[in-house]
Amino acid sequence: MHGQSLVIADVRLTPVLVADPPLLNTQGVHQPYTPRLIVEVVTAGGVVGIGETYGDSKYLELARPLAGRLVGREVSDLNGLFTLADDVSVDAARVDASVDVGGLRGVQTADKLRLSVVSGFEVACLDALGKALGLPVHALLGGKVREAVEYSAYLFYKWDGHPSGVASEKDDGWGAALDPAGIVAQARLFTERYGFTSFKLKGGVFPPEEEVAAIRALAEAFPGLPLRLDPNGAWSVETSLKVAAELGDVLEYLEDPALGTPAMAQVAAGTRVPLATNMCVTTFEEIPEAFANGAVQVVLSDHHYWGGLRRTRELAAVCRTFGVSVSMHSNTHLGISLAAMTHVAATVPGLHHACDSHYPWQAEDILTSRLRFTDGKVAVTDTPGLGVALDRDKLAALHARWLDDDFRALRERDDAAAMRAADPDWTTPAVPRW
Ligand SMILES: O=C([O-])C(=O)C[C@H](O)[C@@H](O)C(=O)[O-]
Ligand SMILES: [Mg+2]
Repeated sequence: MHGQSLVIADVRLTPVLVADPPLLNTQGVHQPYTPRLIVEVVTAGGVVGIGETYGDSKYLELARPLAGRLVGREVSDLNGLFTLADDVSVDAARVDASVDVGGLRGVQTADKLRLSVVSGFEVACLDALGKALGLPVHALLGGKVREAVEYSAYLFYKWDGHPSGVASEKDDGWGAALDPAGIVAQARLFTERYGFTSFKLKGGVFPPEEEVAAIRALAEAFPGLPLRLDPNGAWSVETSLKVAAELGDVLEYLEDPALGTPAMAQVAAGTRVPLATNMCVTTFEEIPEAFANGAVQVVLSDHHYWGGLRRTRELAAVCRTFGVSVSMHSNTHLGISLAAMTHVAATVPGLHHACDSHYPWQAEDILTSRLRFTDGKVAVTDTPGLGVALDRDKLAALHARWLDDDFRALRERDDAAAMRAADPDWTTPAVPRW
């Protein structure tokens, strides 16, 4: 395909609603459907690159003008994407109103929103560029340093069905998981189905002693395997330290036990259990304070809000400089994002902790074939671009759902609103909750 035009001739944005199980977190419960945005960048030479990012309307509103301005530029002009995005204005009021709603993505700023949108375009451009040049995305990022990327099982407390009664997907045998035995059973399914050898439990749902018991049960059921607990900042410093003391012998790390850098620094000062975060260090601007105060030992990138794959590598370099580990967390996502995570993770030296992925929870995808976990790992493909292909019928079906008026309320992810179907008085809990 050498010599063909890499000028962008068209950009297609397709918002979709993806089936999601009733997974519990400290803010509420996942809705039956979650919004995602699929980006397609089409070159004048006819190559199509695909990307994926968050799909709530505040992202869409930024993506639309940016898409228009991409036409006529080269897919290889990845740095230019950021300059272009800076010119697209963000309605500050909408950003303020969205702080911490549903996404548990740390403090949302206009910049972070913008970067999340840019990431979808960056991945689509890299995919197109790779396809045009006959190179996998990892090669465009400097080349893989491993043949497979390890992921951890992402365990959730979970209801049998959505409280609204909407049956968004067949349960696939997961069932409910509301106590230590349920969590161990879920973990066993993860190991049988995907071969995972490390586990992350989403906490902040039940009183800490119940979650401590669940981790203990996991430690007994899977002796020696790495375990993490992530209450998304729901605990006080005191509670965090108590949990750290109780579970210190079995935890790989505690993830965001308390909310914000000052609280995390206090926890870190009182325990030898490493602390990880995808909430207090979510932008480059947040790094100096956190690192200077020893608040975190592992930064979990979300390539969406860090601004894409190349910025994730920049984050890894900064972390390396300061002796802080880097890994990846996830949010509800489809196979395009898993492929993107895998390509970038394949290029990062010294990745000492398995990344986590929601992908096993997504029974639906828009790819012609799903990515597979073997022995808990995704193999790094050498197929040009991301190495995945869109299934247009599936994409159309998930987009039709997004267009359907009956699902309009679900276009914004709002875990607290979903929880009100079970508890009409539910509001996002004040922090610390325990
Ligand atoms: O590591 C994390 O904090 C997450 O994965 C954030 C997500 O929003 C998670 O809490 C969820 O999907 O409920
Ligand atoms: Mg987390």
